Amino acid sequence: MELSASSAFGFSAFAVFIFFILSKLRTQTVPLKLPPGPPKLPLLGNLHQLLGTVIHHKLTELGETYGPIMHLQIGEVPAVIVSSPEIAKEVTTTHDINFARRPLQLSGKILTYNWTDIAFAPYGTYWRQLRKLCVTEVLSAKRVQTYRSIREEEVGDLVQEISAKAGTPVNMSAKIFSLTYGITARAAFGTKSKYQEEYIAIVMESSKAVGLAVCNMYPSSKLLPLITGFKHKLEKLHREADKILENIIVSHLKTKSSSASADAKEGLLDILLRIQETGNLEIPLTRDNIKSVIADVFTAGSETSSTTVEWAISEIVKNPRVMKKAQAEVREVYKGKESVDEERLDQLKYLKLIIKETLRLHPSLPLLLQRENASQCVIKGYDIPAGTRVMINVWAIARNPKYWKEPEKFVPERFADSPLDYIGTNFEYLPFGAGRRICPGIDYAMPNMLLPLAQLLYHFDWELPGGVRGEDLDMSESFGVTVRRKDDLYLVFKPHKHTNLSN
Ligand code: HEM
Repeated sequence: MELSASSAFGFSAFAVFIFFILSKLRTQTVPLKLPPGPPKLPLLGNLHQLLGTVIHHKLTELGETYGPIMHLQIGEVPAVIVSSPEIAKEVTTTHDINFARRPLQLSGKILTYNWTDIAFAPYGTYWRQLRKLCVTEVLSAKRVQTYRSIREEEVGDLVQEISAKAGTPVNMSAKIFSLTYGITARAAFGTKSKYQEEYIAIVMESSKAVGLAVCNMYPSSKLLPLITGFKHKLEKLHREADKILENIIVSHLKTKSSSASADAKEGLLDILLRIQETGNLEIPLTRDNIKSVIADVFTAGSETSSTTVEWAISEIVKNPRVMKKAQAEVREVYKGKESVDEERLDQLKYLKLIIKETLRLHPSLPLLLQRENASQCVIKGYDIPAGTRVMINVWAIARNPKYWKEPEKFVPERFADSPLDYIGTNFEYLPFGAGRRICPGIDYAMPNMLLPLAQLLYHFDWELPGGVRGEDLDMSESFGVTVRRKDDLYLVFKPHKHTNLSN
């Protein structure tokens, strides 16, 4: 017996040893089958092919050679670029949980209080709690309704301002960005804050600073962010933003306790402070958590919506047929009204098609937000090692003639009588993403985009300055956090004959 016990032990140890050796051999001898991709240079990988380009264009071009699932090495970072609806579906549905992580980049660490916002928080309990809170409390359709008067006032002010400049060129890009950020600031802080302009300027500068930052592509290097000044710059911007948010919160708490503001509207900040105090949360919300959510609403929310309106205006000017049809609709729906309010916004069917078509041709996040897989998996027969960054090129998919008729043309009618929607179930059209990390701000974004367009179409006839024809408008893109027009859009507005904007 004794002998057989010790031999059983010896046999088990031998078996474990053999298993260990075999598994070692297996990992060494069976190479991973990575997706195809362009040749890589030492140290740079494929980074040199992306620098100085409009990245989603370059990735589309490379995808035409290497296919709809393509492997790149961007600096130190292994990346997979997806550019077909079938594979986008695999990533965001079949393998959704595995790809629900975001890469933990230095820029996110500094700007989002150690990745404690919604957009960059690691997938897990904290993110789930925050996301649920946002969907049910902060960005719900019902809550968005409560900001109606803010939107109507701010857009009304813009119309007045433009009518005072009738006949002279107006920088519409600047106006739209300042309008959207202004609405968000009032929705966030309840009332106008004396710090808000300063805060908006910092958010915009931070967005510009990030883009495809080279430092994010060499995560192991502690030196690179220091010698390039990247870390210093982001830390400075973060310190300034944090100071402003802290001041806003402190003065907010002070005025809230005074009776003078008892009837003030509940803004995003109030909601978050209330939940912090009374919400039954699994993980308590800290002051920094609240600040990072507010920052998200500004960056993830305002930048994207403004960009979309800027492109919608550009496409409308470029396509006089679309402009006439949209003007006819809004002028009919609001016939006899002094101005456009949100009461009948839902009846503007054609304008909604314009927004859909704009989001197809100009998704503000053409590669969505990067995801990363927690564990190795196989997609379309290719191995995707854990920790690969996945970018879904929704820009390329939405311009592919395989899925769209005359894809380069701006034809809002293509969405009429079509079940195609942007809610993450039609994988040839994903301007808001899909799966667990789909954008939670769709309901918040829509009236912010529809109302200014409707007002401007109702009150004015639009032209390009200097007699330039719409069809000659340059539509070049620039790539930052979002894809904006390369050059600001200037327009001349002529008040429409029914308009009375004297008061
Ligand atoms: C036209 C307007 C907008 C567009 C095109 C847009 C697009 C997107 C996209 C593509 C994503 C990434 C989805 C993915 O990874 O699959 C995203 C995420 C996000 N968006 Fe939006 N967005 C818009 C407006 C807004 C607004 C108004 C808000 C808030 C007020 C917002 C808040 C967020 C947040 C918090 C995330 C991160 C979600 C997560 O990681 O769980 N977005 N958005």
